[in-house]
Amino acid sequence: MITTSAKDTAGPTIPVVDFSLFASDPKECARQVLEASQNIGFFYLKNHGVPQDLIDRMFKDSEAFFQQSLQNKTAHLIGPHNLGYSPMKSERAYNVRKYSINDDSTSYFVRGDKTEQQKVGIFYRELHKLAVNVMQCFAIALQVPESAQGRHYFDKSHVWEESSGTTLRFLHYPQQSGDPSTPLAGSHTDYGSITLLMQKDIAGLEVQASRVHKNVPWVAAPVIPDTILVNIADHLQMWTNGLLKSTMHRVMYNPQQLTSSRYSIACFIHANDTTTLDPIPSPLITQEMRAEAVEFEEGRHMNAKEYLDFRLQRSYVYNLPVEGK
Ligand SMILES: O=C(O)CCC(=O)C(=O)O
Ligand SMILES: [Fe+2]
Repeated sequence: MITTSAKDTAGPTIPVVDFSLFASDPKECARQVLEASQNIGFFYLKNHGVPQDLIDRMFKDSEAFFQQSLQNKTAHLIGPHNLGYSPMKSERAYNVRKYSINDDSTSYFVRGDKTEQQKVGIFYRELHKLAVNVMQCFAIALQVPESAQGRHYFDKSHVWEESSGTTLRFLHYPQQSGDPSTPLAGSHTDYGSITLLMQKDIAGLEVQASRVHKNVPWVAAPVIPDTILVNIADHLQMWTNGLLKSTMHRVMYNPQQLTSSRYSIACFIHANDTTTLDPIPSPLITQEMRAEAVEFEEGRHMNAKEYLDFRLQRSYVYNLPVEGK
């Protein structure tokens, strides 16, 4: 099979949206977000409001954690709650859940340092706040009627204090030699509403430009300093009956990894557990199942928790053997 490398092709690129527009001109901000979401399903946000020094600090904490011995890292091994350390073939990760922010597992991640643990909590809440604002952009763009809370439509299903599958994931791709045609993380969609992603120094993420035309090239998502990458995930595809696409993406080997590790941080935002995934009230969305939504038919009539459990069971993340470092 021929794998098209994003690096060799001049094709579409992932747009950058200036999120300071959200305060000054929310309608225009929503328009740009919707346009990016319908085309490619990924967009960068600049002026996103999450302090850069906090993001830098989280990357430092992540490096310190992953540089520890295997024995230390596996003290909180991932389980069915999708929390703790998970080693995979070319990728390691540490998951923090909202409810675990004051737990042993988080203080362990930052080596018992209470101040740093609080920083992880502050960072997590900042990301969550940003996500709620991005979801408001979607509600504006989708013209949710005032009778259904208008721009605040998604607020009630994204409440920090409520139980949800939301997960903050620190990712580490160790220094290694690899095959540029074999993904380090295979192509997949994310399971929640949206994902906020921060990359550092070494690129590798690629995005499928079109779900309809499978043979279009993959688009590289370069590291753009001071931005956060947003992608549409499965809930939004189901809520919009396929109008918005939960975009396939993967992580490819970057030759820089011969000498350096790659780090990224993903915040998977999920709706509260009891939220249904049926089409939302919007004049742009048909209530009947559309062809584009059929691939997610299995998620219909599930709530957010049932859907996450269903996807996690299929991915068997916590049944993998511990290998490597
Ligand atoms: O590491 C990355 O850049 C992306 C990771 C990712 O897509 C995921 O963990 O779902
Ligand atoms: Fe992903």
